[in-house]
Amino acid sequence: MMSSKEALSLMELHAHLNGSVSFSTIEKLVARKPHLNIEHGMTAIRSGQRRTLDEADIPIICQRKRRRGQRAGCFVRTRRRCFQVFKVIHQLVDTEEDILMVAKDVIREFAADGVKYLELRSTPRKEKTTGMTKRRYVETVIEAIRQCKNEGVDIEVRFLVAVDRRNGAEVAMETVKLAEDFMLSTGGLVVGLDLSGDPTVGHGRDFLPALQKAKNCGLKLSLHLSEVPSQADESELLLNIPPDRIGHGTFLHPEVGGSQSLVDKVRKHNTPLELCLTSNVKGQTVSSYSQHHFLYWYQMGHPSVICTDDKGVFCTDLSQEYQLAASTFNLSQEDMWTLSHKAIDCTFAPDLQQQLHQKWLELQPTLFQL
Ligand SMILES: CNc1ncnc2c1ncn2[C@@H]1O[C@H](COP(=O)(O)O)[C@@H](O)[C@H]1O
Ligand SMILES: [Zn+2]
Repeated sequence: MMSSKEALSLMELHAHLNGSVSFSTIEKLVARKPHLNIEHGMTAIRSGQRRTLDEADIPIICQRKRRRGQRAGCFVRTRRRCFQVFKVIHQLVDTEEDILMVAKDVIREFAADGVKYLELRSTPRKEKTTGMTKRRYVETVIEAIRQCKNEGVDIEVRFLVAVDRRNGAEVAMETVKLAEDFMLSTGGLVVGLDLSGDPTVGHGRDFLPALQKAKNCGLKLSLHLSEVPSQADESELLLNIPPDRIGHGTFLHPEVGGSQSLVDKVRKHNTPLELCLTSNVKGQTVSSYSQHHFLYWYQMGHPSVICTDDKGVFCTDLSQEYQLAASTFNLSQEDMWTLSHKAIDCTFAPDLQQQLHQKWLELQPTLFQL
């Protein structure tokens, strides 16, 4: 019998592979590497844990500021805590076998949640100790996608190669070359490039040549933009490329310290936004679900796609994010269907769009019966 979730039809366009690792996969990885002494509390941020996380590790001066209601002083440190979590997960995922298991588990979990089309993104990593190369890293993810397809998992998966801003311009350029090679050799499974990583590190101008090159060779661009308040200049610059989609865009609009000029650029190109509610609330760039910028863009009728970002780290899944959006912003079942349906036009796989539209129409009567 079909479970209610299998009857859903969802589109996931913003999911970082290592941020999407579930509790059960973490347990398997921990069993493979007991010497690391990693517990699950170190790889995920559970509900209500947001404060514990940031209070556990911040200096007294920062806590005082917090009590006086000055959030900004704590901001950078809290974000960095998020990025510490990825370092722990990377320690657990450092061989080709790990990557294969993680990618297959993540794909199956998205499918079980009702996701019919998934764009995964991940930063190729070289691990000296295990002999994993960046090329093998990407090949292994592609292998996982192919194996899931052969096993009949009901989901289409495409891959974006990610550039971590922490690694600088030179590595970014190498990553673009790698992505281009794979775009040409995988028959369309690698569709684009992502710019991500700790937004407080580096400046987007350094990545312009690499991003331009990616765009020129036919890779689609999804860029994390204005994820923190201090990035308006960077966003002005990167929006001129222009990107094909924007990750987060939390601080683009004037009400939160962005500008009308940024909003105008996004609207001029009709650039879709990938919006991740729980990620932003737990990462403390947004103070509560009701304050999320989803409403700003949704009310404007701008293409906005609900995504998970890191379902493992933030203990969520895509159907839950839709439910949260529905309960917070009073969306009907039909509104949710329309949201997920419109996401089809925002994918980087135009060859699949017709087939997905067809699927949505067929499944419409059974959708969102949670
Ligand atoms: C919370 N918001 C976020 N903002 C920016 N970058 C993020 C992110 N969440 C994840 N990443 C990026 O994805 C990597 C983990 O997956 P992969 O090892 O690439 O599969 C992180 O190291 C970071 O570079
Ligand atoms: Zn992200």
